[in-house]
Amino acid sequence: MTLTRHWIVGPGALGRLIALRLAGTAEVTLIARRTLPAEQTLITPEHAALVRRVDVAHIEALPSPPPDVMHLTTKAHGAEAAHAALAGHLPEGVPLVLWQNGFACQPRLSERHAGPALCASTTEGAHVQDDARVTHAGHGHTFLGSLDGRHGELAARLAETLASAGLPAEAVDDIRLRLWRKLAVNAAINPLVARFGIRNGELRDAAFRTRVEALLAELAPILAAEGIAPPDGEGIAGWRRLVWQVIEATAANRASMLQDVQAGRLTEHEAILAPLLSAAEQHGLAAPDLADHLTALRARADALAQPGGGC
Ligand SMILES: NC(=O)C1=CN([C@@H]2O[C@H](COP(=O)(O)OP(=O)(O)OC[C@H]3O[C@@H](n4cnc5c(N)ncnc54)[C@H](OP(=O)(O)O)[C@@H]3O)[C@@H](O)[C@H]2O)C=CC1
Ligand SMILES: CC(C)(CO)C(=O)C(=O)O
Repeated sequence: MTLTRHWIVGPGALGRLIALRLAGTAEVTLIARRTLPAEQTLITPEHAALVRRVDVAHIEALPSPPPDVMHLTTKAHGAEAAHAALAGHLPEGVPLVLWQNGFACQPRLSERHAGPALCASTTEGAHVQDDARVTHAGHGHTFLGSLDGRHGELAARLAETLASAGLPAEAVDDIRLRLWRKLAVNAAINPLVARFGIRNGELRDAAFRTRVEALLAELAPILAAEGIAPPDGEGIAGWRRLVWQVIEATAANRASMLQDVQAGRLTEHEAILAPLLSAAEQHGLAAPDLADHLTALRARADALAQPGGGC
């Protein structure tokens, strides 16, 4: 199994971070839906400028030969359309890596993809500066694995490839658990900071603290019913510890959902909140605050979709 040729579909912040890091050791093609410069710069967390040339291809004019592995790095709501545009052009068996947050497209695409499908859960942080520059804001760690526990050797090889390109990674056999834990943290932080236009650290203020606690009280029983345990401690105490740790560690951050709101983009509310609400319904659990956030973010998404709604 060679992992030399990587296609990276969705050349945004995370896609270009992975592309520019991998381009030092592998053959990388960015698959885009619009023209992008081949010369790309990555500003590293140490403030160095890493300049690399990568091939860029349009999603409707795919190059040959096919890749050894295809990374899907669109937002969660774009993943299925991007996959559908590519799937018919790939030979069977090309491995797919899904880098999305939340837990929405992963089960569906893992089922639909004609080859091994891995999911990635990463704490790397990146944001786009412009079409030729991306900032790697902070080093993180990536977990890779398939939802059905297969393809361990592929996950291990890919983790090695990423790690030797400067993105520490490891293969795991519990990626579903890791995706749900991240989703839980995102659900406790992102809708609140996005709706109130605040940085993560402001959630520590009394007025917001009670809202975080209310979300934790809804999240903990849903996660327990789904068999998702916090990394340390048990039940709500464990989730409380994790969420407040993340809030402390990211106090100065504008969370991804807030950045999306401020930039007039669609947020990843469906991928983060809808799986929780569907689990709540299945287990007969009440989740009024989570439902209220989903309703508000859906209303915003509907308004964005109206003519002139993005202004
Ligand atoms: N950024 C980060 O630090 C992290 C991101 N993630 C997750 O990774 C995913 C990607 O996030 P991020 O990189 O920040 O998002 P961005 O919005 O920066 O990038 C998404 C990219 O996907 C492209 N895209 C969308 N649809 C298609 C399509 N059909 N064909 C080709 N390209 C397409 C967009 O194109 P265009 O430029 O034309 O709009 C854009 O370049 C999200 O699920 C996010 O939650 C997870 C951890 C960290
Ligand atoms: C953990 C958190 C909320 C940090 O900002 C994040 O992952 C995000 O911004 O989406």
